[in-house]
Amino acid sequence: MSYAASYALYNYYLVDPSKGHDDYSNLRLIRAFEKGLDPKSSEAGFILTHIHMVAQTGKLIEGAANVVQAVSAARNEQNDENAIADAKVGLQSILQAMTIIEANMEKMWANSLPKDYMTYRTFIYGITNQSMFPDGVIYEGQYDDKPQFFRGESGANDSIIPLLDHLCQIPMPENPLTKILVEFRQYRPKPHREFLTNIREKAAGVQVRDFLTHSGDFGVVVLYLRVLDHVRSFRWRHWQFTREYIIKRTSHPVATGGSPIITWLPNQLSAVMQLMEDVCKGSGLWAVLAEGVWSGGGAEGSLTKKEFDLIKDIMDNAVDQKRKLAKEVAKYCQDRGVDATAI
Ligand code: HEM
Ligand SMILES: N[C@@H](CC(=O)c1ccccc1NC=O)C(=O)O
Repeated sequence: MSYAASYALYNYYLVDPSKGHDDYSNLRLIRAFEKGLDPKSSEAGFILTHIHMVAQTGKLIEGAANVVQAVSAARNEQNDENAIADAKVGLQSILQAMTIIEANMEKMWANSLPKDYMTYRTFIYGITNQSMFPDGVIYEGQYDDKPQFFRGESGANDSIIPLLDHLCQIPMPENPLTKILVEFRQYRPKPHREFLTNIREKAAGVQVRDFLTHSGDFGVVVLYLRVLDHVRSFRWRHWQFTREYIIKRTSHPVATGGSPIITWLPNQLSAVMQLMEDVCKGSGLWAVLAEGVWSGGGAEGSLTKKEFDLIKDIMDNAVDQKRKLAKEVAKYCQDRGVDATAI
């Protein structure tokens, strides 16, 4: 079963098409396992919250494409003086979109109760890495009757966060956990795959991260860090979901998509927080923050007092959260006898 084509993204209709997707109460589910056709049920709420978020991705896509275009123009020396301004406009679009997407995400708690999750979750497990399917599953008459090991239904097939991972060039650690992230790519619909590949290759080709963090303009570094902070807060909220909806309610060690429940999500979350620290240090912002007071311009000219205060809060929080996360995961690993990077 696929996240996009069957259970989540194409599994809804609008009560009044003229009202669009902004109003959550205008969304209804088509297919469900449990009581999902009741729009107030937790299963409907679980899926419709995803829809309500993904419906707001227009500006995210526009912003990502604009950032890539601005940096490409700068690298080709066609449009150098406008490149920073254009990249800033793109980053602002991303920030606007992510603010709405995360606000909609936060409504998950009310739309879908944690206590109900295990009932319909039963039906969305995959075959990869699952103790109940040690030998895979044979689909009679298909695949030469050889056992298959498909991954299960998972938000890991969604494209919001991978798009930002690619655009921002967030480096993931080289370990078996990161391999799972790459494997999930093949479960997306072709247009999603092609778009993500395009952004990933172009961002790497023109070195978006290097441009945004070493242009000499602190304003653009601040915007880049604010985008990273959205990736962090998305993954952090998401980790809270995983704790409350899953970890507290089952000791089964593997998520529906086949990833280890305690260690996989923190692998990516801590990579984002690590990059935030590295960028802040590498760009020279860290040293400005370390002085403790905004000195009012100087070499870092474009940094305003407002930006200084904002980035200080963002970085204090990221550093603190990274430490807390590492402690929390170490404790879970100890309690459950899990090896931190094994799959
Ligand atoms: C109660 C709500 C949610 C729970 C309990 C939850 C749980 C999980 C779990 C356990 C995984 C691990 C992957 C696997 O092996 O299956 C995962 C991955 C993921 N989920 Fe969710 N999820 C929730 C909501 C969402 C929403 C609303 C989105 C956004 C559209 C989302 C996007 C993702 C992404 C992007 C990943 C990949 C993780 C990464 O790149 O770090 N999830 N989710
Ligand atoms: N991996 C999650 C389920 C999950 O991710 C998911 C399943 C169906 C539709 C959307 C999902 N999104 C959340 O990441 C789990 O293990 O419960």
